[in-house]
Amino acid sequence: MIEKTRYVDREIPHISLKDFEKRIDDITQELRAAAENTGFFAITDHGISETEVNSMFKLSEQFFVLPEETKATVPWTPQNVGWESRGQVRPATGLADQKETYNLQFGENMKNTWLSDDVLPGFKDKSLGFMRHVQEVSERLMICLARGLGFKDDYFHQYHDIRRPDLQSVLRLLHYFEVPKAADTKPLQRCGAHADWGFLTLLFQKPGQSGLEICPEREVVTEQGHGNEWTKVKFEKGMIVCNIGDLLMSWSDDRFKSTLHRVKAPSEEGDFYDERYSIAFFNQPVKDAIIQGPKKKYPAVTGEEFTRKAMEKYYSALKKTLASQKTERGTKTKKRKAEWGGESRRHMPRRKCKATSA
Ligand SMILES: O=C(O)CCC(=O)C(=O)O
Ligand SMILES: [Fe+2]
Repeated sequence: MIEKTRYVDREIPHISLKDFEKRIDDITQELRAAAENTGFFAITDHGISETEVNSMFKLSEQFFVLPEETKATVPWTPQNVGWESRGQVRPATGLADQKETYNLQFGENMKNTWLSDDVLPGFKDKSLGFMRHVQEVSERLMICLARGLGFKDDYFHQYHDIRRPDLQSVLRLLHYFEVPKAADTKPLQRCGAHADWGFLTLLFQKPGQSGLEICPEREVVTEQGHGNEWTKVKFEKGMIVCNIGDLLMSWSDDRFKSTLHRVKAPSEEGDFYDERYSIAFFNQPVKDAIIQGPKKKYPAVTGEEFTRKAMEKYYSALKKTLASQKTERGTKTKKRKAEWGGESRRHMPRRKCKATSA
């Protein structure tokens, strides 16, 4: 028997960015309260049109529908760019998420990882256009979050500067596989419970494709804290769901909460079993950013160190999985050199994408 999820109602505030300059004080207050409580909030009137979001989703679908061999020409690398499929094992579950993702960045890490224009014409330009727009919205939120902590307006922005080639922010396209409705088997995890490790995440979802749930019980960033009472994030057209990441939690001396969340393995009445798409923009700092809160609760770390530690914690399993896929099933797809801990990568993983495989 599968245990029933325990649900509780929690408020996930909706914050309008309308007339941003005029209303900045009110918006700052609302954002600060949301960051200090659930750590999750939805923004509206942000200036990214529905048409723009829909065309990015369309592009994402066009990518994921490509043959595995083609997607494997832009494989995931430890710079946190590229495509992977069922490779991410969450420490909370020990199981691979039932999804595939393609991570994109603005700068130098993407050198070998942009999909060729021959495959999907305009993919790079269209993605970058969307990313720049999400960056602009993020920058407005950064001003409010800086004010909320008593920093000067450009304090966070200076460390998330799009002009810097080492900016580590990521736009992640996500495609969750369809989950079969099997009565008594434990359903496979879509995206296991985790907290985001970056600064601030902006998440685009599709109406009707539910599954995102939160469990806000973390007091300090050094502890995982895993309660078992969940709250569904109800998505409405036009909103962007935002959440604080671990980086901002430590940068605020634990004042702003980085909340545990998951995309539930569908198993109960009303759950969404079909394939699911989402797009997440993870704001991550430049490498030489100095991260320390106003009260200096935690030792200062650089953006580079912070990312390295997070990659070790959250992605060591992915590295191992991809390395073993490479040895076991490596096929000679397209010769291309990419950094993989110093190795040249010629053999790309080739995996079957059946939704039911464990
Ligand atoms: O797909 C979603 O709705 C959430 C994804 C997520 O939490 C993540 O990629 O960190
Ligand atoms: Fe997340």
